[in-house]
Amino acid sequence: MGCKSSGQPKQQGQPRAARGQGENCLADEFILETEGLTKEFAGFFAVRDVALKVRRGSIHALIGPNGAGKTTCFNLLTKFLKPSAGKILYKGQDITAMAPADVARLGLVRSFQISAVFPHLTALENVRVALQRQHGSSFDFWRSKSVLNRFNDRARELLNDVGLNEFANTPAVEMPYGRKRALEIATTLALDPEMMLLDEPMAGMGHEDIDKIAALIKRISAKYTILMVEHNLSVVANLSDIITVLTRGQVLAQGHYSELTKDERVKEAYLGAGHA
Ligand SMILES: Nc1ncnc2c1ncn2[C@@H]1O[C@H](COP(=O)(O)OP(=O)(O)OP(=O)(O)O)[C@@H](O)[C@H]1O
Repeated sequence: MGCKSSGQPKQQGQPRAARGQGENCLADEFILETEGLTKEFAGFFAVRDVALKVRRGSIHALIGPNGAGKTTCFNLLTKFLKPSAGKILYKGQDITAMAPADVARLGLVRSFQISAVFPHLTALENVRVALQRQHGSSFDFWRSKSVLNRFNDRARELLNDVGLNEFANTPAVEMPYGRKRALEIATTLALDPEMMLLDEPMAGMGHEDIDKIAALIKRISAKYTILMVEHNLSVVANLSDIITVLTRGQVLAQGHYSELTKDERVKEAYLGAGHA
């Protein structure tokens, strides 16, 4: 710990492997860490003493039976909740007391909820608005169409990255559910993250959409570190490099899916909670 990030400006689209080369410290290996992370609600510990280490460049999943503390932990990491105790370090920097917007500016970005996508704007317009916000432009885009057009090329690139070319001119409200989630990811990528936090990216999807979004997450993981909370264990098995299992607010086990399926404590936690 205590290892500072390189201090170099982040370059958009630069592959992670090229960042921080030559530096050999913990913050380079682990982009996000928590120490003793704890959230207490009136005497009940929803998250207790969690030490998480997310390796730069990995897809890291947070799983656990119902009530294990996944959402609470996610909300602590995204700064939607304040921890009762413990620290959150991003690239070696203590971000525990920082506001969500400041954390996002450092490159740690939570995927938007679908409701944050403007339903009557097209896919292209939605990504343009996200780019505009990222670049600090004012929000009166209806008066500065020519300014916004500058973002068109980048917006098209991002739509291409998430496989939404053909939906560029489709209003979000008319897009199929799975494609809306892809749009949500594109608007998140517009914020130029280094690390993305995804809250149940497959929630409410059918098989076909799950396959598409899984392929998309795999593709974007070439450039970004990803931490996701996900209930669908076959998705977690196929996508994750490493998995942390929470039960009763604490880390029960951590490892690759193949290791965890052999872990009696993990089996018992899931069976005990009716997740056979
Ligand atoms: N605001 C709150 N006040 C009191 N208790 C809470 C609060 N938020 C969560 N809890 C409790 O903390 C525990 C963990 O909840 P959390 O939602 O983080 O679990 P989870 O693993 O995300 O569960 P699920 O898979 O069911 O979404 C649960 O027992 C829940 O009832």
